Amino acid sequence: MSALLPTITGPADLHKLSDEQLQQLTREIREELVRVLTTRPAHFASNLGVVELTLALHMTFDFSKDRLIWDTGHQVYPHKLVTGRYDRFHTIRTRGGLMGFPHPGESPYDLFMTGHAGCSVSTVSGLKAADDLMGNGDRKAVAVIGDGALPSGIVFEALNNIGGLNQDLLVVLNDNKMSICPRTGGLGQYLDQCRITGLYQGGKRQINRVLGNIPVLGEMAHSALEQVRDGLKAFFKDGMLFEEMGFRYFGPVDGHDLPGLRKILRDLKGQKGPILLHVFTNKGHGIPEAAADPVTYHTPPVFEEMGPNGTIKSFRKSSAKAYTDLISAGIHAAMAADPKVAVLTAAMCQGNKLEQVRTDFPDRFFDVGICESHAVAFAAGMAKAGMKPVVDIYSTFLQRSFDQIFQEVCLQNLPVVFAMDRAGLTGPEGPTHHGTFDVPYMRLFPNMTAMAPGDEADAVPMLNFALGHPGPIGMRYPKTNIDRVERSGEAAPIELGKAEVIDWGEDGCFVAFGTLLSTCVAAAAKLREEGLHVGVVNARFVKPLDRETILRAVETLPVVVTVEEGTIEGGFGSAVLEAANAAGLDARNVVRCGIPDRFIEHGDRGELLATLGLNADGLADAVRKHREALRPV
Ligand SMILES: Cc1ncc(C[n+]2csc(CCOP(=O)(O)OP(=O)(O)O)c2C)c(N)n1
Ligand SMILES: CC(=O)[C@@H](O)[C@H](O)COP(=O)(O)O
Ligand SMILES: [Mg+2]
Repeated sequence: MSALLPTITGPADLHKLSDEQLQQLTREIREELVRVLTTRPAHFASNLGVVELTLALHMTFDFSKDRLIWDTGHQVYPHKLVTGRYDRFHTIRTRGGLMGFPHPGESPYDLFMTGHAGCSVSTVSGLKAADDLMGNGDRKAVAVIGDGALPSGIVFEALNNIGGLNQDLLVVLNDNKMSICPRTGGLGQYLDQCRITGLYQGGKRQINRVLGNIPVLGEMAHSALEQVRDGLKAFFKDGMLFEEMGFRYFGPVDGHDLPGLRKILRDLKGQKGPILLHVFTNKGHGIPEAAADPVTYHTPPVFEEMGPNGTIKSFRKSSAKAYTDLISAGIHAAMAADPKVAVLTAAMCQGNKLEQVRTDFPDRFFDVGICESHAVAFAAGMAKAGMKPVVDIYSTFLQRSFDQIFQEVCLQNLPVVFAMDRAGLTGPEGPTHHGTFDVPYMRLFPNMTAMAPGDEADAVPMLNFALGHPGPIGMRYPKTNIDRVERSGEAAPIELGKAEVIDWGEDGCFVAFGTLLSTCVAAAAKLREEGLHVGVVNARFVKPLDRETILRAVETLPVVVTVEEGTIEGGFGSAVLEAANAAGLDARNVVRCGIPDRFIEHGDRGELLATLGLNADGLADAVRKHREALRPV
């Protein structure tokens, strides 16, 4: 059979295919997903699970005018493949190539650039409200949200609002019983109860059929039957939660039955009011290895070896240790030593490498789901009651908790530890996931202490320091393998607000906040070859800043280059400038190197750092350029 996928230039082409050809297309889409994974890591199991749903949606609606938002956006690969991006699909998640999430710059079928979970229902509701007001009420509006994203508080804010507005809008709940890890919490249990018995489904169908024949029924009989149906619904908890909020609940339906999906979507398309369609899918559907282990296959490593018929035999192995490994092992050791230490993750147990902690300390491990605001307020409660909670969280997702960091933690001055993983450029994920804004927002609030380890030697001692600290404290570390900077002796112990001088040079100084420390050492080595002795300071703290050491550098050295893997707007370099200004110093010798005030695209982390001048060559150049600018003409 000839390949169909290359012939799909847009959703309209799907209508040219027979049922049999559509089935072939589902297989080809899955093969294409496998092909990508033989070259680079990418989101996999979630995409395998929505192939049929994607086709059914695009064949029912016309999303060149109707509105479609995929929640989170990590499952849009099939959507990309059928909306005219097949020919560029092999570039996905590479610099300059397709993004791994929706991207309005790529296609009019992607309305929002997303990557954070939970906002689809709100944005679709907003789109619908505006379309209605602007005379475009014929546009349909659809949000597709997973069961992992569903518990986010904002989803319920949206459902509540929509129920009140009685908007004509469809929410498709893609229920695969999984977040990245198995989903947690009461809502998941509720969804399980919606897996109704065939008996009830049959009974409901019968009653609906009779109710559909209204003219032949007397009014009392009609109302009695309605009550029976609603009673059954309540007894089986058939979507009652959503019904109570003003939605009409349909399903559950099989999300891999393409003809069935098309039929129900066609039926629902013309209906009025808010509708929730509950769809069951299997995460990893179509690739047995992925379906059997959807956690590993959420974003698996590259497939090294393929078996017969496209089966997956092995992954590319890496023995390198990442900062995440160090910190999760440090958390494990701290929990073993002190029964007051607890850890919280917001649905990132796998990414934070907390599986061993979950196994060994189930009572003190809390996966709160994709509910970052709740996680921080919950940690505040624990700290108030005397525990030592560690909020283990990606920097980018902690943004969701800004107000809880302010009110519940800092305002109360509670000892909550923030282990901020993926701080800095996260690489192929791109702008939604780069952790580049935490330094400004962590140094903002009174009582907060903000740190970053310079290298491996700092990481666990810094975590232990945080656990002994009496107030709110955060440490940021990147998505990269560990490295260790050479020192003349042992690493200096971690002391509040104390930097570590690695080397003091008379021609200038790099002051690094975090893990570009080793890059600074490499840059200093390059300059040394040119006869310049530029020192390196491991700042460790941005708040409180080591004023004594850093201002001595500003006061006495010809150039001080601050280096950070975060935004320079209000970041570490800004803190140095503010301190210099407050001390009455002329700080024109301070050069700030960091991430400029724009969103950084996706790509390999090293490649991105190089383009931003945050590699050894770029940093050495920053020193050279400053010296050049000072040279008398
Ligand atoms: C605010 C936020 N927190 C955490 C994540 C990380 N994350 C991405 S996908 C995902 C699981 C989502 O589960 P679900 O919505 O059910 O989608 P599935 O992968 O099962 O299809 C998580 C936790 C995120 N993207 N956004
Ligand atoms: C979609 C999402 O938010 C996660 O799957 C994220 O992409 C994982 O990133 P890591 O691979 O760094 O854990
Ligand atoms: Mg799910």
